[in-house]
Amino acid sequence: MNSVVNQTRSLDERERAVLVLEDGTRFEGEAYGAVGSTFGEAVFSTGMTGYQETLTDPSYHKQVVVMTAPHVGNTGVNDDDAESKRIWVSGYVVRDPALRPSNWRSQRTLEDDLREQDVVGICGVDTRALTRHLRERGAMRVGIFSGPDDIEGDLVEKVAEQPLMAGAELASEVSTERAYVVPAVGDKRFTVAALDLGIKAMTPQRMAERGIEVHVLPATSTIDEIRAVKPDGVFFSNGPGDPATAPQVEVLREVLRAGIPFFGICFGNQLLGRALGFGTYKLKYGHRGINQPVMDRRTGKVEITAHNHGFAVDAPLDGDVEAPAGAEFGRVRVSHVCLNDDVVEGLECLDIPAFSVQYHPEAAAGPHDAAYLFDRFVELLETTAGGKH
Ligand SMILES: NC(=O)CC[C@H](N)C(=O)O
Repeated sequence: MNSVVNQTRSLDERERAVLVLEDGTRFEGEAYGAVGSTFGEAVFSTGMTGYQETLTDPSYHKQVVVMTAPHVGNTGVNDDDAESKRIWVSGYVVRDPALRPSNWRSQRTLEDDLREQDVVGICGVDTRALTRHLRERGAMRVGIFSGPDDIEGDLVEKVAEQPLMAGAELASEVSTERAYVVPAVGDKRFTVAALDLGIKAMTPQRMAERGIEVHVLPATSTIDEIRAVKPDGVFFSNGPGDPATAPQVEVLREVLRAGIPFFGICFGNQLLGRALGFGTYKLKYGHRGINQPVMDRRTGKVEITAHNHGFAVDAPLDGDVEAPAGAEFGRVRVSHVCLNDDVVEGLECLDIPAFSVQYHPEAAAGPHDAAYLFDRFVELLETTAGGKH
């Protein structure tokens, strides 16, 4: 049987590994995935399922992901659920890896993929204790070391030499090099230019299912390159790094000035915030998982949503405000808010056709509560179709 052939090594056959945080805290464990050393920002995800989608989400570039779910790898991996062509996390921390994956869709073990793609991980770590530590002290740099040579020397110093996530420009490192088209499913109704800042495969798919032909463009695209596809609307995707250093904000201002309908997700929400003149800031430890409660303030409905963000938009929660960047952008409203901590989860422009959310309506993985946002984008395209842009 497939699942027996794919059996993963048991804990006592593994190399010793150690996880070291920049504050000097150490967790001992065993090597999981590739053996070697790796660095990144330590963040935790509270998703009980969806590890394949998490690992392949380009927003996790340069992050070491800690899973709070104690058992990881149970359903193996397959060729259908990846959200991009490779694993992007820079390291992976699990408590108890499944020894035998069991699922009718499983094609390989998770550890096969981690090793093949040279992703260093660690298992046998009390990931809940590590999560509590990160929650109290905040996200910080981390290293994972396994293998006799890697584990030598002053490991805390090696971790402290690594670049910080604050100030990092990373979208250009994960974006597509060439533009490509995701065709509309059924009759084509609209054309959308989607800037790939780290886009997940399911996102253009959700638009295509609604009759949108999606032109996915590199992160470095200019306003002229965007205009060249004659878009009915523009979309900015999720992506890694600090929104404060993203050069795409200027391009987005041009889009908004031209009155082209705009929808942004996650990094795209942060860039809309900055284009409108709001600040962004780093959260203490961020939101990552598929079980985060958000309220849509337009309807009062609460959705359970998928999140992956370490930064957030600094905009006032009460009342509509003039966009700080200038009168040309009109009034703005915070449309969605996270019920755990009142973090801004969505923005809606009242005078220009633009809105965005901080979370992931494409829901890969995650509950589908927020799928209506793609319908809202279609409605925006319908009401502005034939406009002068
Ligand atoms: N998923 C995303 O788009 C993340 C956006 C940004 N890099 C953050 O961490 O907040």
